Amino acid sequence: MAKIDFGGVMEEVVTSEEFPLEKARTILENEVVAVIGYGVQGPGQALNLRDNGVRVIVGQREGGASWDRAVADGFVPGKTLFPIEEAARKATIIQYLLSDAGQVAMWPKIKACLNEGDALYFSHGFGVVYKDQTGIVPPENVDVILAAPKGSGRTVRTNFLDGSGINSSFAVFQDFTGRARERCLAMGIAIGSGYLFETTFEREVYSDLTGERGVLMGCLAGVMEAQYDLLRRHGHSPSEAFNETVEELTQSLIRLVAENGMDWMFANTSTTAQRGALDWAPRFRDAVIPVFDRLYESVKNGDETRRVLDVNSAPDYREKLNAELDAIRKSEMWRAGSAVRALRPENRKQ
Ligand SMILES: NC(=O)c1ccc[n+]([C@@H]2O[C@H](COP(=O)([O-])OP(=O)(O)OC[C@H]3O[C@@H](n4cnc5c(N)ncnc54)[C@H](O)[C@@H]3O)[C@@H](O)[C@H]2O)c1
Ligand SMILES: CC(C)(O)[C@@H](O)C(=O)O
Ligand SMILES: [Mg+2]
Ligand SMILES: [Mg+2]
Repeated sequence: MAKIDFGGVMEEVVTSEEFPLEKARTILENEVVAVIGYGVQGPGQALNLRDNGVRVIVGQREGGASWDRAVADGFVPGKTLFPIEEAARKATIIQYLLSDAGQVAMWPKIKACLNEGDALYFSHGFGVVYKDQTGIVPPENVDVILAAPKGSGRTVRTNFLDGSGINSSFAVFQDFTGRARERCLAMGIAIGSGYLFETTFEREVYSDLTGERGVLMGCLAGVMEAQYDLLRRHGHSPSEAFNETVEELTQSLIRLVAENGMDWMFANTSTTAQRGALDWAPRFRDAVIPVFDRLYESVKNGDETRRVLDVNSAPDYREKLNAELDAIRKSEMWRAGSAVRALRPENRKQ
């Protein structure tokens, strides 16, 4: 493993150079990988595995949109696409990529399909770590491994297609065969990871649930809305409020952060902007620390899991979710966003 200095802390990572695809292919050559669930991660990981030469089949509920999408992506019913349990029985590596609530509902059936020496693969620590709520306790005679892409399943695929790669964490929870670690790393590389950093199931789920509720999604959505509303209350137009809150971030400044870090972005703005941002950053940080403390506690004590399972297991969960997303899409802010996006020169040309 390559030793990398992450800001003064040495960590070991596995890169695709050091663990080449050929090595992954050799480790996986006698395996049949079943991707169970063809939602967001399922397609990204399944298509990358297939393109990387791994024997991959898909298990999905018959007849729905996800089944049709797998067919459209070239998986053939009866050959490489099966109902969930049939796929799980055929596989030696079961990639459990149903929604987290779906994993709980299907667990008794999946458990019954596991053969001694199989590997049960997750992209999240959720099911195993919160076992008191999920009931997911793998039998002792299988490997239990994790490769968790740090990004959307869509990006798992688009990064692969553009020749880059997604970063993923990896973890071994249970090593029955003595091969769990090599199977885990081989899968991590074969799904298209650029590098893998080691974690545990517990640390993965705590950090992942915190990140998506925090800066990556929840906090981002919240602070954007707060600033947009503030500007609107003070008489700024929707286009001005949206540009100053979202468009400039996604089209300019966050790209600089991605390229070269926060100091680089600051260095490429005016000294006026730098002064204000340097002064205000600690105020925002201090204001949100108590919220972040509550969030982490809620993750750790299982409250977030309880909420996810309660809401996402309800029969009308899809309708309710769509209504919530629809309300965002129809809000003035995001309708303004749609108009702003349409005005981007590359979109105007179409
Ligand atoms: N979405 C992401 O980009 C992402 C990123 C990293 C990790 N993960 C993890 O990967 C796993 C899969 O997440 P996802 O977002 O791809 O899932 P998803 O919400 O897209 O659902 C995947 C599939 O599960 C099926 N499903 C749901 N409930 C079911 C049930 N009760 N019975 C049978 N099938 C059911 C649906 O048909 C759907 O096609 C989760 O553990 C998630 O936390 C997701
Ligand atoms: C893509 C995310 C937010 O990183 C993932 O954790 C998820 O749950 O979808
Ligand atoms: Mg997540
Ligand atoms: Mg995540």
